[in-house]
Amino acid sequence: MAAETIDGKGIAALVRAEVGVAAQRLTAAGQRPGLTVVLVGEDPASQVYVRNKDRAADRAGFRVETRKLPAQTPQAELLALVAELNADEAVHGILVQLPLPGGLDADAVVRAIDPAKDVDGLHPDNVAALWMGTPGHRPCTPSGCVELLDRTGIDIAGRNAVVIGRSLLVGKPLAALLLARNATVTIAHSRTADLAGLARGADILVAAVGRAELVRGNWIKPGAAVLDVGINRGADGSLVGDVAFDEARERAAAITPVPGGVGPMTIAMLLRNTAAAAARRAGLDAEQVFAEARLIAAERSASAAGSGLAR
Ligand SMILES: Nc1nc2c(c(=O)[nH]1)N[C@@H](CN(C=O)c1ccc(C(=O)N[C@@H](CCC(=O)O)C(=O)O)cc1)CN2
Ligand SMILES: [Mg+2]
Repeated sequence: MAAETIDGKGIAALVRAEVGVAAQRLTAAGQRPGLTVVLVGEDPASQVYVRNKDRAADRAGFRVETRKLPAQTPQAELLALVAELNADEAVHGILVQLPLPGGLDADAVVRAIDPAKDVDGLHPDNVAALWMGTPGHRPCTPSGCVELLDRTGIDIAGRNAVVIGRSLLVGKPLAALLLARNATVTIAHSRTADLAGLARGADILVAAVGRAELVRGNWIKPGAAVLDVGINRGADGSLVGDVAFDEARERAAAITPVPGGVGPMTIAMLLRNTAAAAARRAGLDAEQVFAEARLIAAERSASAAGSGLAR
């Protein structure tokens, strides 16, 4: 039987609606969530992602601004902007869109962000907090992956998870998040011997390498959950993931499509991290704010459905 397709687009919309409810509460408490996105240069994909972040934050009721800088911006100028945003009380979240143009040191820029405002979860303090299991911002795409598993009812504890990819943005932090949820985790990469054999042992298989359709159907353990983080653009402009979807869905129990799977969760979780930073500044328990917001959002959507508004 073909796998369930995990509706990342729909789940991301739910998360954004919940964050919108949380934002109303935080605004009433005097901390309207504020996000500043920094875009350096004119990379076309980055421009699209940044525009989508701005729009999503705006729709969730945040105060949002995008600071655009030319590709030739000196490192010192970018660091000065980060210092200005660190000091700005209206800003709860700072996101520097990656990759940065050549000549800029992304590592140094990320280190300069106040860890409390590092809503990308990439500052070394947040990386340490992730591995130590202490509070801090978790990276958006990996936490989006875990959210998809949770909201699809897929168990994590005690299961074999194989993460193909070891980037700082996705592979490593996702492995840490799955480990924290008591999965048995293996991180695989381009030098892994017998990648296909390893993948066949995975109850949860994540592909995050950026190689179109690397993962074939016969790599999938029957009944596995497959998360495809790859976004590869074909010659005709169409998007393909790291997983051969049509083959994999014949064996998996659940699988994310590309587009419309993991990708949309990145922005939803960014909004959630920003709202969490605002909650902490308001002296509120962010998890409790989100739990209440989730109930209110569910009630609103049920009553909208009942009155025919959702149709
Ligand atoms: N500072 C950061 N830079 C980058 C990150 C990040 O999390 N923080 N992640 C990626 C890009 N990214 C957000 O920045 C991102 C990628 C993809 C999507 C998304 O919704 N994808 C859609 C397809 C969109 C398309 O048509 O291209 C999907 O998969 O359905 C959102 C955000 C690198 N940089
Ligand atoms: Mg605006």
